[in-house]
Amino acid sequence: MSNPEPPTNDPEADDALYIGPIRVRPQQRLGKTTDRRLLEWVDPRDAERRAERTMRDSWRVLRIQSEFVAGFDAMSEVAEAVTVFGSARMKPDSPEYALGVEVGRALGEAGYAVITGGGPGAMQAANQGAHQAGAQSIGLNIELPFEQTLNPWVDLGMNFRYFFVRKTMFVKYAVGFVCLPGGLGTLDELFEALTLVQTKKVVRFPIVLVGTEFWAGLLDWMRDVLVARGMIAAEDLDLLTVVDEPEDVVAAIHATAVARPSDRPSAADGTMTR
Ligand SMILES: C/C(=C\CNc1ncnc2c1ncn2[C@@H]1O[C@H](COP(=O)(O)O)[C@@H](O)[C@H]1O)CO
Repeated sequence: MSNPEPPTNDPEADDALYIGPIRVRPQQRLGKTTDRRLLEWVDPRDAERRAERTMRDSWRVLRIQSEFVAGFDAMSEVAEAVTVFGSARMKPDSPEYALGVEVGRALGEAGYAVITGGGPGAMQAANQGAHQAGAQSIGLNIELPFEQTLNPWVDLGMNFRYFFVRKTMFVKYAVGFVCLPGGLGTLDELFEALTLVQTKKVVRFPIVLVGTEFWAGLLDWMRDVLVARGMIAAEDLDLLTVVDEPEDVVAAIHATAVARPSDRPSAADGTMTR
């Protein structure tokens, strides 16, 4: 087994905020994230601010474009990957974190690269398991209004300015999603995936929820309210698989995913695993 200690982190990174790929020291900070500036409301009656917005937004398109280009370049060698979501607040000494590590490890041992949001908690747990299994451990971080670095178990990492660019990468390079217990961010990622599958924007895309007890209330509500009131079809619930064991996560991904690592002709074909 590989070294259980995380790879050494940059000791000077503690106070580092990343604006996209750029590291900014506290005294240089503008106070607003790129997403917030993009989404900020401008009073259309204020002609000067409107004109300013028009000019800024046109330039912004180039920055968005360049973020897609950088993301596509960084991810182009990734083979079969599974994206793992889950709470940023999960404590490293909790049973949920230990399960997250085992999920990342099981996916890694099955030959999948593991993609996460690159942050702390469940993301770090899944990256740790993948790294320790010798699989590719990928972290796609997001610019936040407070200091944040990639967790130390990420081998291939990127920092995004734009939420929607990062979300594209989560889906585009994965053959399935796994959701560990989480809060609003995890629910957002889960429901976006469900919508993409329901509307057939992606096909043969397993979505696996880990933790029957944690997810039971949500699933009950979806059945008792959403299905009962005709807001979703009963079959939509079949898009979700709920499991408790790491090996069942792998089995559920294998059962539906468009490709498995074992389908790969040979490791000598240049396809990157780590
Ligand atoms: C709140 C804390 C850290 C925030 N850091 C994050 N870094 C990267 N990705 C994140 C972060 N917070 C949320 N995400 C994304 O949403 C999911 C988790 O959200 P939840 O609300 O905690 O469930 C996760 O999958 C990420 O993609 C603590 O220091």
